[in-house]
Amino acid sequence: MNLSVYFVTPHNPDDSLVLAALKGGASVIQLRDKTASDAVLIAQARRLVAMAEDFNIPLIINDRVEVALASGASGLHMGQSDGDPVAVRAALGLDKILGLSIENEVQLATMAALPKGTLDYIGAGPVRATASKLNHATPIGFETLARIAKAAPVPCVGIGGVKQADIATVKAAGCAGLAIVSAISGAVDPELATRQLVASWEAA
Ligand SMILES: Cc1ncc(COP(=O)(O)OP(=O)(O)O)c(N)n1
Ligand SMILES: Cc1ncsc1CCOP(=O)(O)O
Ligand SMILES: [Mg+2]
Repeated sequence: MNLSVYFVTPHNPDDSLVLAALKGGASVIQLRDKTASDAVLIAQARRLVAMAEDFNIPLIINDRVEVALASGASGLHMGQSDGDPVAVRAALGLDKILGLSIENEVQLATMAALPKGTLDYIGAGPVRATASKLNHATPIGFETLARIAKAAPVPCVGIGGVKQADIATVKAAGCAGLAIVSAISGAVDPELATRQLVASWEAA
């Protein structure tokens, strides 16, 4: 699985924003919307799953297992307060992608003790403070990110305030990629911003 440039949507995203990220070369898309009803999110997820399939890219749902299952999404991203990873894996089935947020090294140790095959990747952060997530945990910085990425039994993406200029640092930290909201969604040209992130990742 290519986690290199992992686009996490802002809330209530236009389909056209996801299309721009796909055209720019994003390797994973996560539909993250805390506000939409399940019904609205399932309808949008179905459209985006079809769109992402045209690019052969996985579309992952944030938080809601039922939405992931009902939409035919490729998987789910869960956080520390989104349930028990073993139970979520059982609900999702073995063929889906499952990612877990890790906010510190204590959580990493707990995660590392899970049965093999429970998780496909972790998202570690926030690396920096960010306005894209309310009440986020204390930022971990790049040194802790590197310790987590190097110790994790599954691939790790860095998330939270990560930008183009951080790509070499994130790659040197041992991450398999970076997960981004605003550096893509807030760009004047999200497709170009994604393309530049992909090019920088490949060059780093
Ligand atoms: C790739 C990735 N990593 C971390 C997160 C954060 O998930 P969580 O801690 O559950 O917070 P919310 O996204 O639900 O606000 C993520 N979404 N994606
Ligand atoms: C969902 C999430 N989880 C930790 S930080 C974050 C938001 C990252 O957004 P941005 O890339 O705009 O800082
Ligand atoms: Mg969550």
